[in-house]
Amino acid sequence: MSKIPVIEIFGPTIQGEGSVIGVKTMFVRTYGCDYRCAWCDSAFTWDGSAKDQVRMLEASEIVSELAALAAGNFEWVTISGGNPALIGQPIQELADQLHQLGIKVAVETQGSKWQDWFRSVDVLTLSPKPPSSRMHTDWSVLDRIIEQMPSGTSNLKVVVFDDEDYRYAKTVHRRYPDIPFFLQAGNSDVQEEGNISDRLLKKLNWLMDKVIADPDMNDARTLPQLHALVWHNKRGK
Ligand SMILES: C[S@@+](CC[C@H](N)C(=O)[O-])C[C@H]1O[C@@H](n2cnc3c(N)ncnc32)[C@H](O)[C@@H]1O
Ligand SMILES: Nc1nc2[nH]cc(C(=O)O)c2c(=O)[nH]1
Ligand code: SF4
Ligand SMILES: [Mg+2]
Repeated sequence: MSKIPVIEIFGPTIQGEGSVIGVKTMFVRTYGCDYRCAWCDSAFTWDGSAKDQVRMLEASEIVSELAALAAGNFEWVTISGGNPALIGQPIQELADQLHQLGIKVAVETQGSKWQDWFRSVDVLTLSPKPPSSRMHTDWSVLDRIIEQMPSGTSNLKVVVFDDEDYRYAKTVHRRYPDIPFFLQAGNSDVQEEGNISDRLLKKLNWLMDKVIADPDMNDARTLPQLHALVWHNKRGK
């Protein structure tokens, strides 16, 4: 049976982002990413700095670990990374086992790769990357993912740091007008220690002012990273 490279399993915490914001969830974070975003808040999933913490786990071992952490105290598991879309069949097994237990599955990915198991998750968050990340969007891949997903299961979330990112966000929303669209204020210093709420709220305020003035964003939702407002740059929250 093939295994999943896992860098951390934590929770329960509160989903801090996007369409499931505010919901209690466990997190399973996979190791490895095909991107290298300039401002990645989870660079330990790909930069080698935490390589010694990676464990190769079978789906059933992950389910046991989630139960050991919090059996009975969660209904959602969020699979994030890194890019969980780098992994195939073992994540299908994980989603199937969680569903058998009545647990819902949300996934975070940047939309750079398709996996057949996407079709079995409850919420697929696609987060294509704006210019400030220095990554490039393969629109044909993103088109195909959005076409292939069952209706009502995917949403788009674009992180915005500056005006150029905001223009990119508009391009994404215009291309997929029927997919729920979320704007997320960027955290420009993911190393800073201590209380970063004021800095994050300033960026959110800037972003909200743009949305309020912009008729193209009448159906968009503008959000902070709620967990970063509450827990700052703490890992495992
Ligand atoms: C760490 S990524 C992991 C999943 C996947 N690789 C992705 O990017 O969607 C999870 C989410 O955090 C967002 N994110 C990463 N760094 C951020 C930052 N500095 N400020 C705001 N959001 C950030 C990403 O855009 C993505 O939506
Ligand atoms: N609380 C909390 N919510 C999150 N939503 C997406 C996250 C991620 O890193 O993928 C994340 C995270 O790391 N923590
Ligand atoms: S795609 Fe996600 S995990 Fe990968 S570098 Fe970008 S933000 Fe980080
Ligand atoms: Mg995070």
